[in-house]
Amino acid sequence: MDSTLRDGEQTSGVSFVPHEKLMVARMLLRDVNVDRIEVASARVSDGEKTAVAMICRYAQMTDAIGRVEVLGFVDGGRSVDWIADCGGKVINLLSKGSLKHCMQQLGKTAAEHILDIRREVDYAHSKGLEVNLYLEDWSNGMKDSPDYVFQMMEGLKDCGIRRFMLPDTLGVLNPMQVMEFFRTMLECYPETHFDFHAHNDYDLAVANSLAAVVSGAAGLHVTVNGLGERCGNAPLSSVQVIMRDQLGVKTSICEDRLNEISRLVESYSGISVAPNQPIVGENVFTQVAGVHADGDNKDRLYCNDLTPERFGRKREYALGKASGKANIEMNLQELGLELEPEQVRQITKRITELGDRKAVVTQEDLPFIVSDVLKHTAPEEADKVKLLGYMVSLAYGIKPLASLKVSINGEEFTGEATGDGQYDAFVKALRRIYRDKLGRSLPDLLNYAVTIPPGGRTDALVQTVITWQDENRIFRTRALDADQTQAAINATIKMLNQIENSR
Ligand SMILES: CC(=O)SCCNC(=O)CCNC(=O)[C@H](O)C(C)(C)COP(=O)(O)OP(=O)(O)OC[C@H]1O[C@@H](n2cnc3c(N)ncnc32)[C@H](O)[C@@H]1OP(=O)(O)O
Repeated sequence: MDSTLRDGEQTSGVSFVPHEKLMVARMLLRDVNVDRIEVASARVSDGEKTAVAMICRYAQMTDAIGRVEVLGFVDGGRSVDWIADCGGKVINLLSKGSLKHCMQQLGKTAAEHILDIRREVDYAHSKGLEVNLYLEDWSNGMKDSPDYVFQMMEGLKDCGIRRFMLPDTLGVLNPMQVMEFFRTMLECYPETHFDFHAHNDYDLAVANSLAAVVSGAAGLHVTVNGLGERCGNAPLSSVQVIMRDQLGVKTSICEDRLNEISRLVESYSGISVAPNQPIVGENVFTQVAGVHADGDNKDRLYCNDLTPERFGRKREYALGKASGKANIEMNLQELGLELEPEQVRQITKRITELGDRKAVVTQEDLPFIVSDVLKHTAPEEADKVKLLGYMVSLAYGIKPLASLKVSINGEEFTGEATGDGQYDAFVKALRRIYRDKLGRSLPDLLNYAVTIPPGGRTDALVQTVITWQDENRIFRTRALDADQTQAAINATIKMLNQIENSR
């Protein structure tokens, strides 16, 4: 049972508007195909009533109304009426599963509470509603007041409740306790359908869900992206893959829609999914280490049963300082490029250099890097102009200064200049070397354009294209780097080599 629209909405800061609730409900029922959804708490607001009515209308039309559930209170029939008004057919009645909650929150004895619940159940049945019962705070009930829990079960087992829903409301259990408590419940009530409702306060919601199923739970409560009160509930996607891969339990879920529903809920809730969240996180199908890429290339040696294709996703091989040749080859193959080993080596070297300087290199950047490395760069030994070292300064209130050392046709020169910006200072120092040491002038700077490669990210690479012109020729060179000035300097050195090569 997916409770994204009820418990998930109890995430701090999350509030779905009615049409969002309808969209999520529709995708959960029709595409992801969860068995049941809990869509709201009764009596909350008029907007919530509109949303529940919209969902019930949709579910009625698609024959799914029995799969739509609404949490209701033991409140003398008010929740039942509210749900029935919306067209709902199932109430998940919230009752107290620990003596503490019963006595201190409701101010009732167990016997009084049981009587109230039985009246509520009868009334719900009279209105044509099916009833499931939450024993709220059941986990603490089993720890502190097990007699109370069994008094409740005894008092309620014969009144037509379809499912008893056992919540670890405060997320305090561990898997061993879940197993012990479930086995105890099932020993006493072997024919009863028990759901387990986990909370993630100790980061054990998924492990506890697994333990519950192993111990005989017939249903689990989950939410998309693990949304829910405080630390949330067990994430639908994680629970699904554990059921299938680890326990061999068959579910109705369409796994290839899990990513889609995760994105939808991420967008509507405004709560981002962690990049390392299993199944649906951005990074979870990305191999970073070069050795892993090599192993996958040879025989999928670093792949497990969680193949991205199951979830409508793709495996990627990250680019950065940990990329090896194999990693880059896989990315080049993806682009349909077949290059010489030496070319792959040069590209690998460039990506490693960029990664070393913390640049985030994306696959979308790759075509630009390939072009950057292969188009302009002659083999290094053939470079007639080499930048041997440089320093550019930037300080408030003082003009930027550039100091550089270059080798031109095998001879070394140094120069310094100030300028209106770092690049301007660099170019002025170069011009000074060419004029004073070689008696030559450099072409005029016609254009200087800095862009982000299409598809790239602002925090990653920038592309600088510089255009120079002498009397009758135009030189245009491009370079890519994480740093804009460095990119411009690289493009300038490429341009100087073009000039030398054309002399
Ligand atoms: C399993 C869970 O996560 S429980 C979450 C249930 N869902 C929600 O709380 C949804 C959001 N809640 C709301 O909008 C409101 O709290 C409402 C509409 C449900 C009730 O609002 P109010 O009438 O203003 O009451 P309030 O919010 O102060 O809730 C406390 C009352 O509920 C009572 N209550 C607590 N649990 C239950 C229960 N299971 N059945 C009936 N009443 C209950 C308390 O005893 C208290 O009553 P009192 O004021 O007579 O002492």
